[in-house]
Amino acid sequence: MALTLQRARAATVAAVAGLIALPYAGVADFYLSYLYVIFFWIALATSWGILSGYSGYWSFGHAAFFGAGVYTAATLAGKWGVPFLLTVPAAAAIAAALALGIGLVVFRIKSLRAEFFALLTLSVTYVLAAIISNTPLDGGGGVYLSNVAIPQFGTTVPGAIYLLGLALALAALAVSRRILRSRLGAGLLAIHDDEDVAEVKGVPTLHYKLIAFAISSAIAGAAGAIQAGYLGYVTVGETFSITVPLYVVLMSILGGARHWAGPAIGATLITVALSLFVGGGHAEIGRAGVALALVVVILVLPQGIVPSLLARRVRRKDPAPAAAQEAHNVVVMQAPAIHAATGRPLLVCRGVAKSFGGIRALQGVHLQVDEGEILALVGPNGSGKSTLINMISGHFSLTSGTIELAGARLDGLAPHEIARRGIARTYQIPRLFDHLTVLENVRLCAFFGGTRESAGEGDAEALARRWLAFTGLEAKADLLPPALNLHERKFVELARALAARPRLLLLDEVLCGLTPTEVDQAIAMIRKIRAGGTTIVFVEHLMRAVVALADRIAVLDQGALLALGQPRETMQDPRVVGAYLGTAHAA
Ligand SMILES: Nc1ncnc2c1ncn2[C@@H]1O[C@H](COP(=O)(O)OP(=O)(O)OP(=O)(O)O)[C@@H](O)[C@H]1O
Repeated sequence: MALTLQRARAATVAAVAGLIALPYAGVADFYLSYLYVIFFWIALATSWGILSGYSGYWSFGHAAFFGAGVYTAATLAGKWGVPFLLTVPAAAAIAAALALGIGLVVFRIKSLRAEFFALLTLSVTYVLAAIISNTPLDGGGGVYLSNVAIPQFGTTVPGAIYLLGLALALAALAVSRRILRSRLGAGLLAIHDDEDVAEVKGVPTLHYKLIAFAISSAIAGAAGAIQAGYLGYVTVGETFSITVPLYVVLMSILGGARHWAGPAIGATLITVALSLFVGGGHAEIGRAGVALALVVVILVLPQGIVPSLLARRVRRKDPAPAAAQEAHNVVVMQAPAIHAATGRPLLVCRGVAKSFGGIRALQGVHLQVDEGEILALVGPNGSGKSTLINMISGHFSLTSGTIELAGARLDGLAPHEIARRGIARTYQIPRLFDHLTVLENVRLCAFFGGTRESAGEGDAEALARRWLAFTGLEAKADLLPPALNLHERKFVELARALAARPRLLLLDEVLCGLTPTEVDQAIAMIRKIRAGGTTIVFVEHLMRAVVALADRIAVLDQGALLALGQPRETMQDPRVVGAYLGTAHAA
């Protein structure tokens, strides 16, 4: 394995050295320019993938950031005489600033996800084009850069442009690869699948989207500056055309937008295919051919070329890693062992209320949960149990009231900040990240959750495997969630919550839909989790489990706290029987 890695590194270094040597080895300018065009599209498509491929926020406004770069170079170098090389970082900075400005407004608005984001970014392109066209930046006639001195690095001008393009393409690939393997990449992939859940699991979604947008746009801006030097004359019409966003999207889909190398492979294939047809004088046929090939690839390899090929390689490998054979006897120690409540308050809800339009889902609930306690939250359907869990985890904001964890206010905090303070939750209907494997789902929560030092990459993987072993899912680590049954999906939810090392674990109907044997397993697990030092609040309809597990139960009815106390006595309270009749017996 180490040898293969070393060989791959040596081959990469040799290939890069060979590419750098080309202009000095007498290769004709024509071929250098041809290769530059490929590098240009690799840089642009890879930069698009950093935001749009990873996080799923498809931008159709890449021409805006590319164009900002083109006109930064055209203005600085073409009009003001700034040295050309300085315009490249300046273009990157201006494009990144533009993206940050747009992102700070757009990313805060939940309704501007998916197709609305695509449309909005597209309209930014046209607004920017109109501004540049109607100001001295262009004025409508285009800008010449023919008088701009391009530094030649000991070769020709096309050779220098080639080297700049190569450097940018390599930088874009290196950045994209680094991001994909970092916490940022893990967070972006989770945002792609379910942004709200990613936030609740501790991913600072706004922050991450802004970083990705800025990096993506900075690379596009730098590509624009180099392209301005390559063209020597730029116009608004050519710069801000639909070609850039359309091509980068097609290239990324073809190669695979969720892999760092995918857009580059797509860019190379499409650029070479188009140039073959243009060279033969059949540009229209070339474009039609590329479109047809794209349709075929989408049908055969919907994830794109690179991820589909990698998935086939993984499938050929042994699915059960040797490290994960520990099974159920895993010791679950998160903190000093606790077998009963300590009497110290951990969670305090005061007058918690939530209204959805006219529906008063919670009406001023007061509730205290002590450290080390297991508290069951019960009540008839629609009584507000899940809403309370959603408020504690920050999924919903409070209409009124306060929530404290260990004396510190939680209300008003973003969900990812609440997760960082030590609260983890499961969902009644599992909400797993469907494009991440079971192991990646759990590892993400180890990365982002928890109050202690964040887990590093190796620690996160080890933690994830440990909790998968605890929940009996070690053999499923490499599967994608849609391949699991309900019981397994629920246990992945549990493993994800545990990997966050929570002080307070919120379980929302984790036993619902399980067979009696699975329920017994789950009860034993929940006892072990408490013994490991975690306080638990669980919503449950199954009275057998409530009585077996809970130290106290809180009964909600129509959004209000109806009763609170020992399980058996409370369930016999006539008010509870009245509110509950039918549901409890059915369970
Ligand atoms: N996002 C929402 N928008 C509008 N109304 C909601 C929303 N979430 C919950 N409600 C309403 O709030 C009330 C409480 O719902 P909640 O899901 O908290 O009940 P529950 O006790 O968890 O029920 P169940 O046992 O069926 O899961 C219900 O009337 C429900 O319709």
